[in-house]
Amino acid sequence: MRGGGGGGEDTRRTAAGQAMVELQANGATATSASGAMVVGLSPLSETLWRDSKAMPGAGAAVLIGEVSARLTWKDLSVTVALGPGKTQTVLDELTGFAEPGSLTALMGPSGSGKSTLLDALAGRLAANAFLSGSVLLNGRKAKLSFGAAAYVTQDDNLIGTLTVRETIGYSALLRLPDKMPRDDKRALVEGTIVEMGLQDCADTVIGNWHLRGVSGGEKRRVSIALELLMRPRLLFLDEPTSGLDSSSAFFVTQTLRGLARDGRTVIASIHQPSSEVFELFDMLFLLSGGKNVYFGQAAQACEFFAEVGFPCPPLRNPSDHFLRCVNSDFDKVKATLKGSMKARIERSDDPLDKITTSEAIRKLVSAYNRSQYYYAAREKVNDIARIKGTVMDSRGSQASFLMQACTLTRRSFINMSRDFGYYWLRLLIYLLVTVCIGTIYLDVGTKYTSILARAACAAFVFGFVTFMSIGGFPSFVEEMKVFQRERLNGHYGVAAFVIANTISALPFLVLICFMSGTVCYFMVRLHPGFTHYIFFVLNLYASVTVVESLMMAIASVIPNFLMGIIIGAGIQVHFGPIFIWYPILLSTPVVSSDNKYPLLPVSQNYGLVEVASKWR
Ligand SMILES: Nc1ncnc2c1ncn2[C@@H]1O[C@H](COP(=O)(O)OP(=O)(O)OP(=O)(O)O)[C@@H](O)[C@H]1O
Repeated sequence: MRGGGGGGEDTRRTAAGQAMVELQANGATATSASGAMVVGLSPLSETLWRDSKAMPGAGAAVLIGEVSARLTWKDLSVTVALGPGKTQTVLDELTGFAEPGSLTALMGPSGSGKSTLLDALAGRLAANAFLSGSVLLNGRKAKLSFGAAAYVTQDDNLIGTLTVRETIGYSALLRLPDKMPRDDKRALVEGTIVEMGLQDCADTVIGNWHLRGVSGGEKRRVSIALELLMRPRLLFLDEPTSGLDSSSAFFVTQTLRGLARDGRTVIASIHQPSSEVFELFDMLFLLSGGKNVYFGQAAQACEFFAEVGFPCPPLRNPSDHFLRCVNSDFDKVKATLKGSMKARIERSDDPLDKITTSEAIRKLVSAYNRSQYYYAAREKVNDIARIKGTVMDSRGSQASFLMQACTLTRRSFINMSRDFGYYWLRLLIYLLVTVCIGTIYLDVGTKYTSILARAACAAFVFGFVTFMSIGGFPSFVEEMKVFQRERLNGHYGVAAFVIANTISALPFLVLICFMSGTVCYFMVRLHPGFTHYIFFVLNLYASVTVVESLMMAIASVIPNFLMGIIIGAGIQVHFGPIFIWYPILLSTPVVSSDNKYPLLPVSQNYGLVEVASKWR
């Protein structure tokens, strides 16, 4: 029996009873308190199920009723502001629902509004987009932002140097309550790895530019696993199969179907599924130009298209056929055809070749708005909306601020130490540069004539070392992408990230400044004395920290390698004279050790400016 979501089901049941029946409808493996069977549960979910059953007074039906998520949207429209007085209607009066136990696929050609619909349902619309109509979760106005529902974005923004197990483990520490025992957290992580079929690659790194890591399909599953950790009942996925080969796409979709069968509500936008993948969908929401072409059981879509006069030809993938019918770009393709190709189309029996795709879309939209599928969907939406279910409050991070900051510091430190391009490469280059500068100004001396040489040496050292901080920008950008994804999903806030990043970078910056500063200091033989040496190195450290912070700030505003580096370099050129060169000029130790120039006391750190003015 097909899970959840069917249009003609009995809708007059209590919330608990309904949930019970739905899970039974999905086939059963675990036995409920009332003796009913619940199907398709993963080993971990079975354990959770049994644990929950063991809770005093928590009957199975009550439990399922409590955690289910029923999402409905009615007459939902989204309009975006494109400029002064210019707007575009991206979604036009859409109505639909998603129920526990069902996998709903949002399909449509590129630009049809799939991502916008997903964002509207998940409460993540852009600032220039305006929503009208209603979105209800368990019969109440939905407040889905920050963690009540999980949202898996199209891009896998993961830390490439961590293994799959570490990635999921750190995510667990960042979000699970502090008081939860470590063993339980570990069990949850291992359970999630098993649930997502990641056991074989659990100890493989995700991969980055210099580390060969897991495959694209495995990366997708890691992204999904991260959102599954908190056991969300509602899961949104934006094109989870894009860029995957057919077998990986099938495996990912099968995993999603398994999650749905576990009593979750899963909604995914999918671009061009294979026929095997299409068969895994329970419900299909087909869009074209922001309009609803079909919403109902995926298995009945062929019937609807045949009724309207566009039957799916034998041996053709149904999803290819639907997308061929609703993609108006085919009109442009037809217009460019010439010669034999054009003649072949004119001779064809395919009803789609007799009319333009725009006409076909108009026909399909108007047929759908008069169809039984449309009325059944509206009736179902009204029925679901009448049942006021559980309020699903935010299930963002439950870890304390301290735990988040400590975990982020550890994670960031491990990433920095494993990523050769983050600091190690820079350390090598810094050493090379300071050795070069050291050989140019080797034992520069303390005569009056060496004042300018010392100034030039300081300028080189500080200039190169600070400017080279730009080299870490690509790694900052990668880390920033992970931060943005995690922040948007409610894992932690800005303060924890900034503190963690500052602390984890500190040892590397100190190491870089001490090593390159020491090489330069002793080769050039700057003013002797431990305090002068420390002063020189700390000065270098302060300058590098300022530029590192600047590059971090730029990465947060402009997350693009080229633009960020150009802007960072541009700012440094103007910013340098004020914040870097001036302090250097005021603090570079320049002395005359033979005390030849009485205005230069040996014991003090005179700055060049002061020295020059006094000497004059
Ligand atoms: N915030 C916005 N500002 C301006 N235009 C927008 C905005 N959001 C969506 N649009 C426009 O709405 C249309 C639908 O976009 P959307 O990303 O939802 O399509 P899609 O079906 O997901 O496409 P794809 O499959 O290519 O990702 C596009 O023409 C897009 O340019």
